[in-house]
Amino acid sequence: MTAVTVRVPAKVNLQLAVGPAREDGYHDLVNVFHAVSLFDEVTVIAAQPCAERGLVRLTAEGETHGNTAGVPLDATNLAARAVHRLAAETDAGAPVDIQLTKRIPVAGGMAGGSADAAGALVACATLWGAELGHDRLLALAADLGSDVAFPLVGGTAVGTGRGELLTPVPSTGRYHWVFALSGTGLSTGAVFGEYDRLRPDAPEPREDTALMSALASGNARALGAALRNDLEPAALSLRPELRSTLDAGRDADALGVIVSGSGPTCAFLAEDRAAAAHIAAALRESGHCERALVAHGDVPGATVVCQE
Ligand SMILES: C[C@@](CO)(OP(=O)(O)O)[C@H](O)COP(=O)(O)OP(=O)(O)OC[C@H]1O[C@@H](n2ccc(N)nc2=O)[C@H](O)[C@@H]1O
Ligand SMILES: Nc1ncnc2c1ncn2[C@@H]1O[C@H](COP(=O)(O)OP(=O)(O)O)[C@@H](O)[C@H]1O
Repeated sequence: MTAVTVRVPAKVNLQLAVGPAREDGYHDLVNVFHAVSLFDEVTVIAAQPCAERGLVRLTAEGETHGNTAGVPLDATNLAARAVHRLAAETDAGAPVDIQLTKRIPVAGGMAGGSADAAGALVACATLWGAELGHDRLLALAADLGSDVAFPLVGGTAVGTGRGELLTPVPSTGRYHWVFALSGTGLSTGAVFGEYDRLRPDAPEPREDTALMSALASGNARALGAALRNDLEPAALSLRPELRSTLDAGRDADALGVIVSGSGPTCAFLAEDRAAAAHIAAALRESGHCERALVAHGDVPGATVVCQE
């Protein structure tokens, strides 16, 4: 085998309940992840070992919307970090070229970097024939970032701890979404910092039973009413113009309207595929977003789509 390509999904958070800051600077969460059909692709290609190059060389292209500004191409890229960690963990590492095809918005609150890390783990484990159990892979992912384990499993799942301890949620519905993208991202750390400023008395996070019953019944209207994101006021405080984006989706009769994770991407739940197309058109026409993309959820996690 000389090359492996893995397709890996973005996420939206259906509930993001955020507790007070912990001593390690992180926050305990109840984070209901939902994988949606905006995918990055991670290809790893076996490279000849030679003195001048290290373990990883990386390139990135943005296939659908020139989406690579802000993506580091050095060892700090999360996909490169994932490959280094996997090599250290398994002793199976050999030089690779990584090609990222970015479709998930960068620094958009949809976990694109985490998705690439998860994709790189699966692609390199496959290329190297590394016999890593599922639990070890999940632990390695969790160590790389709070959001990295989820795109390995996909679907819908509750993340506790700092978001990395996953329990799958059986989900019966197919949900139609619109994502309004911003031209510039928001830093996750800055949004949590603003949350601490706005909510110095944050309570311990709790799972929302209305959201869980909506997911169990597959009722999109109930799901729309139950969407909650504790980080939304912080994202709006740092980026007040997002209010107009959310209002434009509300005016187009979205069932639910929410900032995705730490933002600035805004997510709109639609009744069906036609309603999603209508909301996306209204958002584009409003001028209150850079782009509006239609997607559905949930979808599976990291999947090998090509091996040569
Ligand atoms: C907010 C969420 C919601 O799913 O995602 P995004 O909206 O960024 O995609 C996640 O919690 C982001 O996860 P991830 O992007 O992996 O964050 P990490 O690399 O682990 O941490 C980046 C920074 O975010 C803050 N952080 C993150 C997770 C957490 N539970 N508490 C935190 O306080 C910390 O300041 C940390 O230094
Ligand atoms: N593979 C990657 N793709 C995108 N961003 C990356 C990647 N690796 C590292 N980063 C860095 O991580 C930051 C957060 O990126 P991303 O995961 O796209 O957003 P978010 O944390 O909002 O979901 C970016 O601003 C960038 O500096």
